[in-house]
Amino acid sequence: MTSFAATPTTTADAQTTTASRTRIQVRGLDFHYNGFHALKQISMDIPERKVTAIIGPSGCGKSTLLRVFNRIYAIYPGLTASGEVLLDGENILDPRYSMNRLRSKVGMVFQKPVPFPMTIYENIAYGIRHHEKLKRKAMDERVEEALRSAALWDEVKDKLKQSALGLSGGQQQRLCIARGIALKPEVLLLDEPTSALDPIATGRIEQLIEELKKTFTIVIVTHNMQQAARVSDHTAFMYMGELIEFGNTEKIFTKPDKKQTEDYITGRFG
Ligand SMILES: Nc1ncnc2c1ncn2[C@@H]1O[C@H](COP(=O)(O)OP(=O)(O)OP(=O)(O)O)[C@@H](O)[C@H]1O
Repeated sequence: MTSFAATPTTTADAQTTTASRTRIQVRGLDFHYNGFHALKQISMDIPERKVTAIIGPSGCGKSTLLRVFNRIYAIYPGLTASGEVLLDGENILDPRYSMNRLRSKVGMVFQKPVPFPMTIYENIAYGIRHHEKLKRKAMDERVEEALRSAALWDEVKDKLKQSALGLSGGQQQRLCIARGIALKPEVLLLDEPTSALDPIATGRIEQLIEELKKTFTIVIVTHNMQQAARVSDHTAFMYMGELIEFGNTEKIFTKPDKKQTEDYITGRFG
């Protein structure tokens, strides 16, 4: 299978989505886990202030790709990425690109909400302090802004000094999203953010994603194809480490170009 750089700006795409600037350019990306070739020559353009979903069967490399976007692999020995992932034209895979800078530009939310064992307020303030020195009032405002953006403020405003571990699973996940957006990143990576949540909490996160894409570029990995169809503007279908097809979500789900994509979305394999 030949990999390709897919920019969703064809005439058909333009009918359903307004053209958008590219936020992340992936070029010839390869990734190895101690010799295992997990991502093969991936090239794609991720549009700004849109939701891009990554779908595909278990083990195809979805999470690996997402993790490359914030270089999280670099903390483990034996994991190597080559090629380019350009953010504002700079290759974030280059070890000279500072981790601190990358963390402030690219936020990540994981499958299982993992609040820090501290107060709700401190969960948000902790990360901000790493990057900025804010006075008390400015910090209060930033914490409130992040919690409001994550649609959690009304539920927690009277218990900011209580432990975050006392929140429900759905609230904890919104807290983790608040923590991610408190640093005002440009890109928000969501790795199956609702797989541990009930349908009501899932619905709230999906609504939230719709709201957040006005400000952030969002990339979401999901197993749930209905979710990908509901929340994303563009969809990348991966199979065995390759990007098979990338394009407008409506097109991918109704008239994909590749048979493998069609087989997957119609449930014939995976
Ligand atoms: N730490 C690791 N060491 C070695 N191989 C790994 C490691 N993590 C993932 N892999 C392998 O890399 C491939 C891609 O894994 P990845 O987790 O990215 O897939 P995925 O599409 O996100 O799967 P799932 O949907 O099951 O979460 C798989 O074959 C997996 O076994």
